[in-house]
Amino acid sequence: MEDLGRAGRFVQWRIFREAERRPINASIGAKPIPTFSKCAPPELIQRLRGHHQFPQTKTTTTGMSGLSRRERQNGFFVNVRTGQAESGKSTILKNMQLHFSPSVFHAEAELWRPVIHLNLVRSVNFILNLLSPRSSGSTSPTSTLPLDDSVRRLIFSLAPLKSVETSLTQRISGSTNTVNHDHKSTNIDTPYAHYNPAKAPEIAVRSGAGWKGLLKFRRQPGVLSSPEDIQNRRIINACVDDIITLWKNPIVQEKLRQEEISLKDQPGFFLEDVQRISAEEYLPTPDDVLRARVSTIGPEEHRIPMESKFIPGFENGNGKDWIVYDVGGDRSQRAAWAQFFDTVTVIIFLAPVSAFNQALAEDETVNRLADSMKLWRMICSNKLLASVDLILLLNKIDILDAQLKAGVQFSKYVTSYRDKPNETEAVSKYLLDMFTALHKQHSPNKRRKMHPHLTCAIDTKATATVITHIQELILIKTLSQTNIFPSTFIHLHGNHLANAYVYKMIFICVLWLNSRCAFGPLIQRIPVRRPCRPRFQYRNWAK
Ligand SMILES: Nc1nc2c(ncn2[C@@H]2O[C@H](COP(=O)(O)OP(=O)(O)OP(=O)(O)O)[C@@H](O)[C@H]2O)c(=O)[nH]1
Ligand SMILES: [Mg+2]
Repeated sequence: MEDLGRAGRFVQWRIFREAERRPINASIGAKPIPTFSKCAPPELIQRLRGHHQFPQTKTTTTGMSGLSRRERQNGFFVNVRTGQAESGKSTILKNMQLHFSPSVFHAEAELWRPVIHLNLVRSVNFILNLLSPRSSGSTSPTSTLPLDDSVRRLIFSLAPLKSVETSLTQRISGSTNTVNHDHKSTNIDTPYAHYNPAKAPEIAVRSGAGWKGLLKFRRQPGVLSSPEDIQNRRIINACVDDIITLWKNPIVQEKLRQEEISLKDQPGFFLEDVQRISAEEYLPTPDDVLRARVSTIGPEEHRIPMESKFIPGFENGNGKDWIVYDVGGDRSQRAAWAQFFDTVTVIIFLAPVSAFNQALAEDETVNRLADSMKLWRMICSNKLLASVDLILLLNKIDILDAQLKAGVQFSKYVTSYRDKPNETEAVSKYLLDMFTALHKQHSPNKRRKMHPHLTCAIDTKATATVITHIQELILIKTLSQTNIFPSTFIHLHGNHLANAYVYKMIFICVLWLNSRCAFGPLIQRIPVRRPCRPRFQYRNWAK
């Protein structure tokens, strides 16, 4: 029993076992088939499922887009970000907000404070739960480390953080159901089985403006923090020293090591910033906002007004908006992507390259990287998207780099990689080749180009360059639809970053025309040429 348990724990979070590998010949090129190690036996996974359930903290989905199809089309820049859960879609959206609407971004930074505090408190409660003698779900024989008095004292003194978590969850999600369930799953009295044993639980709330609107709505006019906020911050503030002591405690570190849990690498990790983020006058920095984790539920539309300095000719603030749809990447959410496919200008697809050694939260038998490739193939082969430009962001390159440097062997999980160098450059090139080949092979429109980038979405500077490229690309696309410039001209100059200057000149020219044109906004009057096509069928995806 004990052995099976240990093996099971290993399999659930590192599901690809050396012993069960089944290498298949694969090659990059006409028919890319990356091969992944074979997964754990189903009965073992079934058994594990019983032990380690993911906390279900999701609230109801947001309502659908308030804009009509025509309104969506009339928006200047329309794009959808797709990709697996936790691939960084919302983080790219935050980068876009920071890039195009910095004043809005900074004004909203304060709203992220409860989320950051919740991320912190959840990490602490996760550790406390792990230390709890009643955390019976742990099957590791080494998991019963004796706790000394200092740890027992910490468990006792940090207990009020449970109620802070409940209160913050309620404030952000606005759902009592979520709170009840969540409260159950994070309660130290409940069995360890409610936890994903390798991960601090996350909160899933209405994406973007949904929860922000709720927080704004609940605040008294003119008052920066609600009484609950103040109370929560006081409790966190009073616990700062104990949180730091807990995190540095050797027993805690040993316990995490034994359980193979790396909290540091998980989204929403703020345990090393406790002092700073719990200060009375703390205002989240852009970096903090980018690192904060809220999982997205349901597609949500975001209008990002381009601030005037980015748009020559619109200094008075009449600039066009970017309309971005942030979608949930969880499997259950993917069906909702399809409704946007017939109106978008570009699709930004995010693939988390660091996930090569992880399994899907929804299905522990599926490798996350393999799932990303499958999703990419589906997006590429979708006929509705035949004329939609695809931007591929191979994201989390920093985590990939750290993993490879720490000695994790890429070829152990992607067996077709064989004995190529275990280095970031070689691995990322391999992955890029894989994604490119999939696009080439499955695209219904052979002339369509994809635009790949290696990204680290929490690096604002590097991401700004990518966003600028996306902006130029969309502009070219918009221009080619308007017939202002001969399409050969656009094609000649499109897709060459070196010609950014040319794009900018066109951009200025069109915006000037748009603002001066006596017949009203030029771009809005141009009918969209893409014919209306039948809705995307999700069922086809399962094939
Ligand atoms: N280190 C690192 N962290 C990243 C990167 N991109 C995103 N993250 C973090 O990963 C976490 C998940 O990112 P999100 O943007 O919420 O992921 P998502 O794709 O929107 O996920 P869902 O909403 O669940 O579909 C966040 O805490 C981000 O800060 C990256 O390139 N490097
Ligand atoms: Mg998201």
